[in-house]
Amino acid sequence: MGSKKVAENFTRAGNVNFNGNFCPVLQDKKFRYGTAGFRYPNEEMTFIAFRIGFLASLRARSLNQVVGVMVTASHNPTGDNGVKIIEPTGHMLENDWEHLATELVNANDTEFEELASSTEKSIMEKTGLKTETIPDNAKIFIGSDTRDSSPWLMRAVARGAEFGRVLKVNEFVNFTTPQLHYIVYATNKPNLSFDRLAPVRKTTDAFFEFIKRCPSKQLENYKPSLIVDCANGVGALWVLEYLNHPEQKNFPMNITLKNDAKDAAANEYLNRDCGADFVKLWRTFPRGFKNVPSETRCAALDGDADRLVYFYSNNNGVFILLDGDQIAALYAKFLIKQLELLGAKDLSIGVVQTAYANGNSSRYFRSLGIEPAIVATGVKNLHPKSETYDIGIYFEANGHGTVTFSEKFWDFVKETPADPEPKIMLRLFSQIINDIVGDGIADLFAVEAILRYFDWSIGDWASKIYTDVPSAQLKIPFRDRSIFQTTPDETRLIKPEVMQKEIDVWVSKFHGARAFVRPSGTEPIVRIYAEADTDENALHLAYRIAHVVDKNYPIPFELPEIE
Ligand SMILES: CC(=O)N[C@H]1[C@@H](OP(=O)(O)O)O[C@H](CO)[C@@H](O)[C@@H]1O
Ligand SMILES: [Mg+2]
Repeated sequence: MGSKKVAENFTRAGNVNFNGNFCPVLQDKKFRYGTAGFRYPNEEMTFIAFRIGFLASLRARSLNQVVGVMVTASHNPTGDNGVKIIEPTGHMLENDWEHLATELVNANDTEFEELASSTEKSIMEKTGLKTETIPDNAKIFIGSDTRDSSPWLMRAVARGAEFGRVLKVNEFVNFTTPQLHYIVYATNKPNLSFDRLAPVRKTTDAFFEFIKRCPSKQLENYKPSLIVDCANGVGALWVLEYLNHPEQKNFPMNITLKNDAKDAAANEYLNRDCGADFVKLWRTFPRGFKNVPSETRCAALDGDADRLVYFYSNNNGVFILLDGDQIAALYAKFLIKQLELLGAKDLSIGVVQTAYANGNSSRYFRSLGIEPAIVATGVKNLHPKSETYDIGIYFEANGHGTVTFSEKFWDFVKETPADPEPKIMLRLFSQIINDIVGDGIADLFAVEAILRYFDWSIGDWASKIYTDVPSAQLKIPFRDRSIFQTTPDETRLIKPEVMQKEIDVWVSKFHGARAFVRPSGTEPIVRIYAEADTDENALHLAYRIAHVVDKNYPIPFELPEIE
């Protein structure tokens, strides 16, 4: 192995902490490449980052391409951090490699040396290359958002890559997760010129062209201004950059940022009582929104800006959330309309959701003649399913999603003389969004474009598509999540069997209800989701299920008593 190149203060296992002090690889803890890579308290992350850097270098060498590693813990509290590998296509890491990652990270200090060496040998053998080969295009792009633990972890990733013999490393500090995905994709694509601003330009060039062509010239309901909660994360550095465009003076968009700390306070307040996850979970305004007038369009990103939700309070003072399901529905309405106008019957259109999708959103898609596919939580599961359609719309209810397009679609929208207007609008829409991965900021511009196209206020959007069936979500701290096993769509527990039986009994006592328990892949918690006929009943049912968990595996805090 390339041990000589490893910086002195990193052992081969990568077990050094922030200050350069020795920090042993935790032997008594099992780590898992979860829903979105490894995500743990940042002081546990150094050796993981090192080993992931190593694995990413093997991936890059075996494919002779650029591979990305993003350092982020997204919507998690500031004390956490994480790493995930981005494939040369810009997509999530392949399943087999996730297993390799888990194996490498769980090896102890002595095992790691041996395992790293045998892994390198077998991977290179499979690709038909000599073990030491380092192909020219093998490179690692390391990205990070604004967490203050990130610079150190980026170094650990770089050292890991060096250990895996890849010395070509580019750093993208203060980038959003989706931007790094796009940059990795674009760099690997022959004939696609790219620079650090490529994701921004792609979105805004198409956005301004789209709004120039919108059918309603006299806007009655849509107002081109909104307030964006940046979760005190990396989005605060980027949103206004997207408006830095020559057409902004002709078609001004007025965006006010909130929770946009960029200094030390950013880390202290990152995702704290703000951001897309907070708004979705608590269905309430984030901090700093007290004096916002009713009917004002507001949106929230999460810490690494890959999620987006909208919200407002209506004239009766009721808080209304427009989450990922509502964004998917808005996209579907627009896309179907363009296909209808074009009479393009042979392009398939599909929707992919998870068990957390609001029941009424799935019913809405059925009313459009689309049976939504339900897959397990995590973009890594939604994205590939979405790619089975010519136009695949996928969203997690929490606001993470995008639209994917097939080769047939790209052929269809290819520019030709005298293109009909709906074809141009389809083409522009496909350029506004980041079709490589869900992107909070690109989705924000896509939503704004469509609202303008229909000349809708946020109230129109909330009332003209569907309204949510009441739902509630709870997070329960849980140490050993491995005792839970769910069905592939995650709506039922296979283990512990007895718990599913008790859940069924409670669900049957509520009207129009459903509920499930699922272990989180990103936090040491289990999640409870419930739907029922009223908000109160949904919450009541969720707490009932929490009591079921507590009865079987006592929860370390008091649950509210329920009648
Ligand atoms: C219910 C929920 O919102 N789960 C989130 C959350 O995963 P969990 O495995 O549920 O912790 O974080 C993932 C990564 O951001 C995201 O993809 C997913 O949707
Ligand atoms: Mg995120």
